[in-house]
Amino acid sequence: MSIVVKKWNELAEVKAELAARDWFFATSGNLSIKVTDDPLTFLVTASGKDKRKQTDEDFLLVDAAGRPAEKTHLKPSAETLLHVEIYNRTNAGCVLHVHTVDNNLISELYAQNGEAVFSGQEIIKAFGIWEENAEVRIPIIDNDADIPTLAQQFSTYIHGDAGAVLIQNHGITVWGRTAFEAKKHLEAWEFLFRWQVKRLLLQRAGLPVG
Ligand SMILES: CSCCC(=O)C(=O)COP(=O)(O)O
Ligand SMILES: [Zn+2]
Repeated sequence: MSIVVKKWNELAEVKAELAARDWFFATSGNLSIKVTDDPLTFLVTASGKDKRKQTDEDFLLVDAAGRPAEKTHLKPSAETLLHVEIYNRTNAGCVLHVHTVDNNLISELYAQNGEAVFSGQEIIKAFGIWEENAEVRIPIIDNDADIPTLAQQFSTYIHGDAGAVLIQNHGITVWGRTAFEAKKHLEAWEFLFRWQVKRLLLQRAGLPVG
C-alpha cells in the first residue's frame, strides 16, 4: 500500500469518527494529515463538501504552500493556509478543525480574556498533564474572512507539535504529532467546552455546581 493510500485511510477513519459525533454542520470543518516531510506534502479535505459523506474525492494532496501537488479539479479547503502554517512550523502530523455550538459559545464567552482556562477536570490528563489541579489554556483569536490575515494571526499561537486555537464564533483548530493525538486532544477540548457551558447554565439556574 502506498504512503498516500495509507494516510488517506487514516484520515478517512478520523473523519468518519468526527462525523459520527456530528461535528460537521453545514459543510463546516476541515482535516489534514501529513504524507511526506521532504518535500512537505499533506492530504487535506476538499473545500465545500459535506464532510459526513465518504467519497473518493474527500481529500487532495497539497504542497508546502497548500497548492494541489497533482492535477485535480478539487479545491483544497479554504482554510488550508492554517494547516500550512502548522506543518511548516512544527512536526505535527495531523490537523483537525471543527465548528461546534459549544466551541463557538466558549469562544464568545471568553473572547475578551483572549483565552479560555480550564481546571479541576480529570480529562486534562488527555493532554498528557498529570499534576494535581492542573489547568489548560486555549487562545482565542478574532475571526477574519481574509484567510491569509487569519493564518498570520493564527501562526502567533503555534508553539509546539501539539496545540489548539479557538477562532471566535468560528471553530477550533487542533494539531498533534499523530492523528490519534490530534483527535484525542480535540475530544478533550470539546468535553471541556460542553462541561463549562452546562456548568454555567446550571449555576445560572441556582444549582450547586463548582
Ligand atoms: C460553511 S462553514 C464556512 C467555511 C469554514 O469555516 C469551514 O470550516 C469549511 O470550509 P472548507 O473550505 O474547508 O470546506
Ligand atoms: Zn471553519
